[in-house]
Amino acid sequence: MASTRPVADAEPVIRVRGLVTRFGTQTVHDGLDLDVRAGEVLGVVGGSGTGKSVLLKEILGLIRPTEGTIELLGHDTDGLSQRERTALQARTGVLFQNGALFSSMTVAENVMLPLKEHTALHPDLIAEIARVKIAMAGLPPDAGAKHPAQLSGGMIKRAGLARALALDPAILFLDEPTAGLDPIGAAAFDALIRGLQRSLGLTVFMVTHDLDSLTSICDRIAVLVDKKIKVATLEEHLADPHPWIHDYFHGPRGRAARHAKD
Ligand SMILES: Nc1ncnc2c1ncn2[C@@H]1O[C@H](COP(=O)(O)OP(=O)(O)OP(=O)(O)O)[C@@H](O)[C@H]1O
Repeated sequence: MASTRPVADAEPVIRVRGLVTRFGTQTVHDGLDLDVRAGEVLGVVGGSGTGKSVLLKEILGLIRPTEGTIELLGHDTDGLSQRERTALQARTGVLFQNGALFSSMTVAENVMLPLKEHTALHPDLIAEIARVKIAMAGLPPDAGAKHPAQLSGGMIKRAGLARALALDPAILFLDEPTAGLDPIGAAAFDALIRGLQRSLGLTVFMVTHDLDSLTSICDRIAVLVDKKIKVATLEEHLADPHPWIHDYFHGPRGRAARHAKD
């Protein structure tokens, strides 16, 4: 795997226990447990409709689980007051699949928004922080004055990343960050995420279909199967006889991704 950092003994920053999610008669998760360790990059994979996005939204408190508990940074996410929820949100950064930027605002205004909402910093300082985050996300300085419609897909992702980093989060959530990028753009984005994760000590929770991302930057991989989650290293998943896990990691794309890494 990509990292040799000793993350195994670290306290979990996300702890999910006995998670059950039902929509009407459909059961998406059924007794799912998950620990995400501080400082790791966790890739989350699973077939279409297995509940990856729903899990992400439940951890973020956007959807309430049917049963079970979710602790985020030591706080049970159920029953938080609005103030506590807002404080917890400020410690997480989220990059949704399409960047989720406000189209009427410039990139800089988008990045400044969480700083305006969550801090009482002077506007000049907020503008300076936004400039730094835009640079950290690998965008040129003039990108700040542009509107999302003027940016390429890769630049929109970077702008979304700059906004996700605005408040110096402890955990970065990424929903299919390389979807829609060409292979070179995707590899550059992976390298950016890994570089930021290392320099900032971030924990990264990344939903992805991208086998290259999984093999190149993830410390462990969480696979959603049978309405539960199996977390393991790539090597351990490769030895797993579960039919979906076997097909996923041993299929042609899995082989190609591993080959590219070697
Ligand atoms: N708000 C909702 N109401 C009812 N059903 C929902 C809702 N949100 C998600 N679902 C259902 O839950 C299941 C899991 O959805 P989810 O979007 O988490 O899948 P996923 O694993 O992210 O899939 P994909 O890889 O295709 O994006 C799907 O069958 C979906 O239709």
